[in-house]
Amino acid sequence: MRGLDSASPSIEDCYARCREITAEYAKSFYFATLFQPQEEARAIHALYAWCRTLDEVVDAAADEAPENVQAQLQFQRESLEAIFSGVEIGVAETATSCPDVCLINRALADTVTRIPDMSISPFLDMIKGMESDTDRPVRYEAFQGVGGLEEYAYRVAGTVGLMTIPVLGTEEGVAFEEAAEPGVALGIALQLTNILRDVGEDARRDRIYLPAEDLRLFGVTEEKLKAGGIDPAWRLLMESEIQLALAFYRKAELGVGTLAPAARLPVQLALNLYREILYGVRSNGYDNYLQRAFTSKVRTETALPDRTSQPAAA
Ligand SMILES: CC(C)=CCC/C(C)=C/CC/C(C)=C/CC/C(C)=C/COP(=O)(O)OP(=O)(O)O
Repeated sequence: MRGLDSASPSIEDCYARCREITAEYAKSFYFATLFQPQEEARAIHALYAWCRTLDEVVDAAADEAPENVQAQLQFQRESLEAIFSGVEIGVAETATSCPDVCLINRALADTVTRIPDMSISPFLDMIKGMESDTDRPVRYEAFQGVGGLEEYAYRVAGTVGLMTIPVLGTEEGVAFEEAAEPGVALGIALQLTNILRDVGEDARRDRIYLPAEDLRLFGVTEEKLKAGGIDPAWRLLMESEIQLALAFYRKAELGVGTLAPAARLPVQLALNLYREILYGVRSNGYDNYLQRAFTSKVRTETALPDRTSQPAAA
């Protein structure tokens, strides 16, 4: 790389850091990339590490001055503009003490030059989504429309579909645009699943993602939601939200064939695994307050019930 002395991290070092971050925070995801060609795997690691950086900014937001959070997100925006306009980035900061964010941005810049069809818009949209997660308290009036939950789910997860499709590749003769809609649908489905799985934990942190109009429709008050009362109204609300998420899974599933053949199996497996969480919520009698460990850890990670951490009621 032009302008870098021998003590500076090489592009391999940058990708290696992204790989370490992926391996540390997303074990099953990392495992899937072990079966990909090296260039594809590296690109996925760079994308994951970039998204993770934003996640960390937002997670730290509760303890930080809002101006700091804004400044970090603005820095990421400006870095993206540089990356996508082909400006070589990170040279000035590339000392041996280069912070992770600089390594990650350099890996992303390299990925962007190698993979056709990568566009800046999903990255910028994700920043907008993360920004809304720093607003307190988290509330959505409706699912659809401007400021709705669907828009948020697109921004924080649907965008990942748009970022990864160019890396995974499409079936011969299939344009990126054809895969984009089902790809976004999968991201939204996964995000809605997370929201349903974590509903109790989030409510206790005053993050209510379920649209207020749905709560009203089923007669579930915020107080009841926070207290975790499982009654017929709650079960009906949950079933209705599960149906909505399943509709996104169906849309995604219909589009799996638009992907390059090698990408179909891992994507279908991820889809099945996450959809199982919803079936798990159903078979728990919609008790997604106490049974989070059951629905997430057991079904998606270890496949073995950790009976020691099960609540007595389970
Ligand atoms: C179907 C077609 C045509 C393409 C697929 C395109 C892809 C890969 C879409 C999926 C995008 C994706 C992986 C979105 C991330 C969504 C999400 C909510 C991930 C969960 O993140 P964490 O919150 O870290 O999860 P856990 O809490 O479960 O560990």
